[in-house]
Amino acid sequence: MGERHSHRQTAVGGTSALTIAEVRLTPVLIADPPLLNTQGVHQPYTPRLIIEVVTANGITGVGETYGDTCYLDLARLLADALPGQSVMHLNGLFTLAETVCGEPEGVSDSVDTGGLRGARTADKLRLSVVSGFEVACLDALGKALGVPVHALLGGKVRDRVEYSAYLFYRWAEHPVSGAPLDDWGAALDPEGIVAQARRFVRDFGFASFKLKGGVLPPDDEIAAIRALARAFPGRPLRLDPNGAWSVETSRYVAGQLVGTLEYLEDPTSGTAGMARVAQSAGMPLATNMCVTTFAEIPEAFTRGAVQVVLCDHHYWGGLRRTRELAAVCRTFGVGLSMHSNTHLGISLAAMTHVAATVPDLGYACDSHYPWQTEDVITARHTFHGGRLTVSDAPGLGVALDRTALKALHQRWLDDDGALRDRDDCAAMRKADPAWTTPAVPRW
Ligand SMILES: O=C([O-])C(=O)C[C@H](O)[C@@H](O)C(=O)[O-]
Ligand SMILES: [Mg+2]
Repeated sequence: MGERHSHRQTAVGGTSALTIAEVRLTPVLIADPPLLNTQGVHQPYTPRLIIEVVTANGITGVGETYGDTCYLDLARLLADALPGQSVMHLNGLFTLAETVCGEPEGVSDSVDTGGLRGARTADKLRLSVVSGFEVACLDALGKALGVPVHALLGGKVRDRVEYSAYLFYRWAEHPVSGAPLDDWGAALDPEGIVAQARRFVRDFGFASFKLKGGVLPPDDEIAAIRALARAFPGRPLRLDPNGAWSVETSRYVAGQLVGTLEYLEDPTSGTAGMARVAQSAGMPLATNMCVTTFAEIPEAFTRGAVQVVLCDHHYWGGLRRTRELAAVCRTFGVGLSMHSNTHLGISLAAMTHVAATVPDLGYACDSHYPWQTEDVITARHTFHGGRLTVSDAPGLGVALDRTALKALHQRWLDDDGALRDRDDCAAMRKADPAWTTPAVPRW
């Protein structure tokens, strides 16, 4: 199953036992509901990549990252180069990746169509790939030493990590036949969003809520936030239109919701616009779009453009780089939260381990996990009171479900290529053939 990148290995004693003998890459397509965002709608299936590193003494570490072709191409280059390296040499992963990955084609400063993660650059693509390998190496190392990944990061400072309910406007069904179904129903107005939030509370115990905005005109989204505030008095609320609004619109929405939101996430696109909104927003502005690399920090922090950065270990190059980001944020008095994108249980385990080690993670983390019905691990994570217990088992504390992995990989193999690259605009065109990538700002 998947693709094997291996190395003839004889020595299996001492630290050479931790030499990587084989890397396995398994791209998968996982079911995803029709969640709406400013670009369009999620495809019925979304790509992820499962990475396995196998050491000379037979320990397998697992990692997960984006599975689109542009990531997979780089992952193959790194997987080819990795056998013979040690799972301990985590710093070396970055230099190795810089050497072997080169400058991928097709990168630009245009906004990423699928991930809504700001400008797409070679650095970001490479680091998102390295992150999956770093997590796999940490998992293998933890298993070899008999310690959890959080211990390899210096130890947990909390036993449970709090997550936030990630609310989406959504359709009841995908606009294509044969797509996976769920029983959440549509949510296209304040009542629908409140009903969705109630189910998140009932099933998972979440105590705070983030609404994905940029879908409906701003006044409609303001009404949805107000409805949530009435339904859940005093609970933290966030709104994230992924940069869909002008500076003026962002100021208007902030004015309407001051005192109601704990933060407003990426109201407008770009650091300059965020800085202008921040001057009068009356609440913290958060981002996972204008600060997603270290190079973007100086301008954003010195201009006061953002007060909260949403870390995401996939973006930042792994768990240890996420901790470096936390240190920079601490230095500048900028808050830290956590971002997510459609992901499986391996990534959720990695998110939980790193979140457990960062003392100043002051906000409940985002996770798409409740929307995912499929997984590649044997025991799915379960939220209690909106929290996940931090695993103390060796490594990440998850085990691969090889039957599930094989089935989800087969789906990827069977796909004609239409779904292998997430494209929310293309998915929207199935319902609205005239749909094109919305101009920014949309409102
Ligand atoms: O906080 C965010 O910007 C996200 O979670 C980005 C995601 O791509 C989200 O918009 C989604 O899943 O549609
Ligand atoms: Mg966001």
